[in-house]
Amino acid sequence: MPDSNSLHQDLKVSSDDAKSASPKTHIKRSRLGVWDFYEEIEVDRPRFALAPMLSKLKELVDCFPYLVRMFKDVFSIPGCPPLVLIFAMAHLADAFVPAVTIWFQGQLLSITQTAIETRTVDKERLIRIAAGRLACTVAAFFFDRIMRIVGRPLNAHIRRWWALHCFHAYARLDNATYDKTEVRRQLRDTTDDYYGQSVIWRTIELVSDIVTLITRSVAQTLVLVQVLRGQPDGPMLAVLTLSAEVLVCVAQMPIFRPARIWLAKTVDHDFIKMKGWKDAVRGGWYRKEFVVGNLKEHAYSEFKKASERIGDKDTDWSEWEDLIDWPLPSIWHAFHQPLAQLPQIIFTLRAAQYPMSIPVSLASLSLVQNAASNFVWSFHTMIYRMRRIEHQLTAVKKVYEVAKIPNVIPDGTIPFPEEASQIRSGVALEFRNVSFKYPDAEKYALRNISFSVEPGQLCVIVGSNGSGKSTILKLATRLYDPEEGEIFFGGHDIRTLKLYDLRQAISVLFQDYTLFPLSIRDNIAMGDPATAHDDDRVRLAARLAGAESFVDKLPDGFNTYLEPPVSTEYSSIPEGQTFFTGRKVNYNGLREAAGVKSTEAAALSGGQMQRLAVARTYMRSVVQEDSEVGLLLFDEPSAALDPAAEHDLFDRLRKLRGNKTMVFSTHRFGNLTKHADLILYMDESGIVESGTHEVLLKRDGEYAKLWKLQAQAFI
Ligand SMILES: Nc1ncnc2c1ncn2[C@@H]1O[C@H](COP(=O)(O)OP(=O)(O)OP(=O)(O)O)[C@@H](O)[C@H]1O
Repeated sequence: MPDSNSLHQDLKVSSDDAKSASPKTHIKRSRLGVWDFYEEIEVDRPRFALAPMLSKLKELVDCFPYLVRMFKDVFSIPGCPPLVLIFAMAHLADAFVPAVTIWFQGQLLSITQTAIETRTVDKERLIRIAAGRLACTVAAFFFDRIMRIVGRPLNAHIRRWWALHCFHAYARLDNATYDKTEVRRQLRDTTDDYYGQSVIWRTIELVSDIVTLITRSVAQTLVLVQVLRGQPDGPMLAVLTLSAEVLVCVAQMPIFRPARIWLAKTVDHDFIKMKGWKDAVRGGWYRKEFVVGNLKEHAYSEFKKASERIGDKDTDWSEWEDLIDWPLPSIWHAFHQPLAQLPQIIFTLRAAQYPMSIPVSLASLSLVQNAASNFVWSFHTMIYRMRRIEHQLTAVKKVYEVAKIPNVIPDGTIPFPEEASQIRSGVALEFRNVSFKYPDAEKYALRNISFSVEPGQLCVIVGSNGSGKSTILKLATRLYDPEEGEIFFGGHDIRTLKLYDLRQAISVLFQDYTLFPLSIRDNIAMGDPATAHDDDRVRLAARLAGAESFVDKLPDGFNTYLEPPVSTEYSSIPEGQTFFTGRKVNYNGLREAAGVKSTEAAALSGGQMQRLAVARTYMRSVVQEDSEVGLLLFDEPSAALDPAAEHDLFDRLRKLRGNKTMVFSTHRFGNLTKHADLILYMDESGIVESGTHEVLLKRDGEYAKLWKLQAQAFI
C-alpha cells in the first residue's frame, strides 16, 4: 500500500503543467503509480486561506434544498410519516441518555465529597442513584430496539419508492444520452441499492445520527459543566481532556479538506491487460472461448508477465484516492498523544500540592475521563458521519438530478398519424441529403445520403461492411439525429413528430438485437406492450418466427430465463472443505432439495436466439391485425439462420406485412431483392446504385457483380 510520502514524491517528481482548460485554470498532471492524475488548478487562486472551505460550505448549502425535498418526498410515501416520527423521537430520546448518566455520576461524586467531609452516607440517595443509572441503561436499550423495529419497515417503504424513482430515471434516457460518459458517471453514483439500503435511507440515518450526536454532545457538555462547577480543578480537567480529542476530530472535518477537481486514468498497458485477463477468467460468458482456445497456460503466463513488469505499482485507484483526500490526519494524530496525557500530569501536580483533596480529585478525574470517553466517542462518531455527509448530500442531489437529465434527442410536438388509415397503407420514408457522424467519431458514417421509399414499398439496402446500412435504420428511428439534411416520415420531418408516436409507428429488429434478462415469454411479449398479457399472441408470434417448437422443449418452456438475473446464494463455506469432525462440505444435497439445476443458464443456439428476436418483431407488427405499425425495419435478421429458415423468414415477412412499408438491410440477397421495389447499393462513399433488381442487373454495376457472385456459389 502506498504511503503519503510516495504520493508526495511522485507528485513532486513528475508533475507538469498541461494545456490550459480555461482562462482561469490550468490542468496539472501527476503520476501516481500506474495512474495519471489530472487536477484543475486555479491560476489566480485567492490567497485567502478560507476560500476552499467556503466553496465546500457552498457546495453543502447548494445540496440543502435537495435534502428538504427528500424529506418532503419521504413524508409523502404512504405509511412513512408515523414511522419517521417514531424513529426521530427514539433517536432524540437516546441522545439524552448519556447526559442523564453523567448527571447521576455527578450525584455520586457529590455523595463521595459529603462522605469525605462528614463521614456519613445518604443510603436512600445512593439507592436512587443506582436505580437511575440502571434505568438509563434500560432506556438506551429500549430506544435502540425501537429504532431497529421502526427502521426496518421504514427502510423497506423508502427502498420501494426509491427503486421506482431510479427505474424511471434510467428508463427514460435515450440512447445518445445514455452513451455519454458524464451521464454514465452520474448514473453510477446513484446506484439504487447498497447492501439493501438506498441513498435516501442512508441519508436519513446519517442526518438523524448527526442531529442525535450533536444533541448528545451538547447535553453532555452542559451537564458536565454543571456537575464539575463545584469540584476542584474539574472544569480545567474537562477542558484539557476534551480539547485534545476535539482538535483531532476538527482536523478531519470535511470542511478542512480542500475542494479539488480531478480525474485519474491509467494508460498503463500491463495494468489494463491484467484487469482484462482478470475479467476474462471471472466472467462466465468468456469461459467457452477460454476453454476451447486452451487459454489456461497462455492467460496465466500473460498475467504473470504483466504482473512482474508492473510490480508493486499494481494498485487500484481507491488506494490513492484515500491519500489524496486525507493528507492531514497523521499530523494531527501526532499532536493528539501529548495533549491526551496533560490531564494526568496536571492531576499529579495538583495532588502533590493539595494532598487532602486527592479522593475527590480522583473521583472528578474519573468522572471527567468517563464523560470524556463518552463525549469523545460521540464526537468522533459525529465527525466520521460529517465526513460522509458531504458525499451523502451530493448523492441526494444527484438522485434528483438524474431524473432531470435532458435527453439528447428532443421530442417533437406533432402527433402521428393524423388518421389510422395513414398507417394501414404503409408510411413513406425519405432521406434528403443526410450526413451523420457518431458522437466522438472523426469520420462521417453517412455522407449526403438521399433516397425515398413510397408507402407500402419494400426497400432492400445492400453493400459493404461499414457502409452505413445500420446507421440509416438508427437515424430513421431517431436513436440519433443527423448532423445535416432531413428525414421525412409520412411526409413530416421526423424531428417535428412526437417521439412516442414515431416509435409506435415503426417496428425495428437491429442486427445487434438484445435478448433481455427476462423470461422467453416476456422477451417476445415486449414487442407489443399493449398486448403483452395475451399468451396466445406470444405463442403465435413464436410460431411464425419458428421458435415455438424448440421453446416448448425447454424444461420451463416459455418461462425459461436465458441468463437468470438472480443467482442462487450460498453460505460462505467453500465446496469441498473438510471440517475438523471430518465432514466434507458438499452442497449437492441442498441443490437437489431446492431444485437448483446443474447449469442455470438455458443454452440456445445463435439461430434460435435470432428467432426469438424475430418473434418479438412479429408480436409488434404482424400478429396484431389492427397494428399501429406502418414501417418495418430489419437489419440482417437472418444472419444466424440456416438457408431454409432464412427463406421461410423472408417469405413469411413479405406475405404478412400487408401494405406496410419495409426496409431491409442485408448481405444475403436470397430471393428478397428480386421482390424489392427499391434496392440501394452502398459503399463507403454512400449510395452508389439504386433501382429494382432488373434495372440494376441490366446496369451491370456493383450490385450485379455481387448478385452474380452469390448466385455462382449455388451453381
Ligand atoms: N456506435 C458507433 N460509434 C462510432 N462509430 C460507429 C458506431 N456504429 C457504427 N459506427 C461506424 O459507422 C460506420 C457505419 O456503420 P454501420 O454499422 O452503419 O455499417 P453497416 O453498413 O451496417 O455495416 P455491416 O454491414 O458490417 O453491418 C462504420 O464506419 C462504423 O465504424
